[in-house]
Amino acid sequence: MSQYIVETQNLTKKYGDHFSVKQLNLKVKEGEIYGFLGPNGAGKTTTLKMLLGLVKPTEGKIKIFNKDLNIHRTNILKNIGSLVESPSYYGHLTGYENLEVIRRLINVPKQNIDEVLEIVRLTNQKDKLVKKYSLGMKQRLGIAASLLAYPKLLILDEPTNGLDPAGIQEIRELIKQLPSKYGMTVIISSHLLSEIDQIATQVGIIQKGNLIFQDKIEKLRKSKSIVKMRVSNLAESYRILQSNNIISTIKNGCLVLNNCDDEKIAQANQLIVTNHISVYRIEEERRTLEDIFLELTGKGGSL
Ligand SMILES: Nc1ncnc2c1ncn2[C@@H]1O[C@H](COP(=O)(O)OP(=O)(O)OP(=O)(O)O)[C@@H](O)[C@H]1O
Repeated sequence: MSQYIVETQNLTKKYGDHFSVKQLNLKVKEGEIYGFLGPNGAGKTTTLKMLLGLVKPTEGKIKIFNKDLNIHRTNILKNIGSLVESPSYYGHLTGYENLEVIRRLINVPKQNIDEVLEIVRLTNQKDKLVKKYSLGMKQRLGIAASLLAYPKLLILDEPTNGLDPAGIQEIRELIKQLPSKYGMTVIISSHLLSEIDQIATQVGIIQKGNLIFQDKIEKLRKSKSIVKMRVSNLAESYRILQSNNIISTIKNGCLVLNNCDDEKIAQANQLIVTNHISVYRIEEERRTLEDIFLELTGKGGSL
């Protein structure tokens, strides 16, 4: 049995001659908050819709809860909650009444409505007409609806779109608690890394339909680090590293090492010191994850 709750194999969607999603191998473990990142038009919504059986893949396989979506569709979808694109509501009904409409359709206990309203902090506004809700309240109502059946897997497509920083923070906080409190696995898409870097345990980055990174967010941070070393003999240090297969460049009187892990830096330091060259300073250039993400997706780079 696979350890993944969602696993795709070469998942592909083509519209005409255009590949919206190309050979995607997504791997999402149980209990993770999986941040699915990519710029606008990268293929996030298309991918999520394929996971929900709303768009038919051109090619590839989808396994959810270790079952083939093609074969066990109804059973699988029963255990997935989702918020994909702007949800539509009955504006002339209250928040509570809107949830009641959905509750009857999916046949879950009435008390779930009060519980999910509490989770998304809408209890005090449950009797207000939805047409009087703010965008943030509507988004929270959408999340409440997706939680109604306490699904094992929750799929949220850009749930913070159009929200102000306070609204984004609120949604972030509410999503963060779902795995530990309710045992859910969450896939959340965004075009802004900063929105999910504090909550995602795992990230997948998609660009032009290709998955260009999939791992722990820490790995992303480390894989793109830049370390500068100030030494007493620059040219000789450079030569020593070069002959030991450690690639560096010389910039502004420093040796610059790209994408090195801790071990490599320690090795470089040791090599230089044992050759009687002084290492005055080793510093890591602080780049935000957003910088790294933009560099990857903006310039078409690949890890
Ligand atoms: N029904 C469709 N017919 C033709 N092309 C489509 C269709 N749906 C999506 N596409 C194309 O597929 C590509 C990926 O779109 P998708 O909506 O999946 O991207 P996204 O990453 O979700 O972007 P956004 O954040 O803007 O929604 C785009 O080039 C889009 O124009």
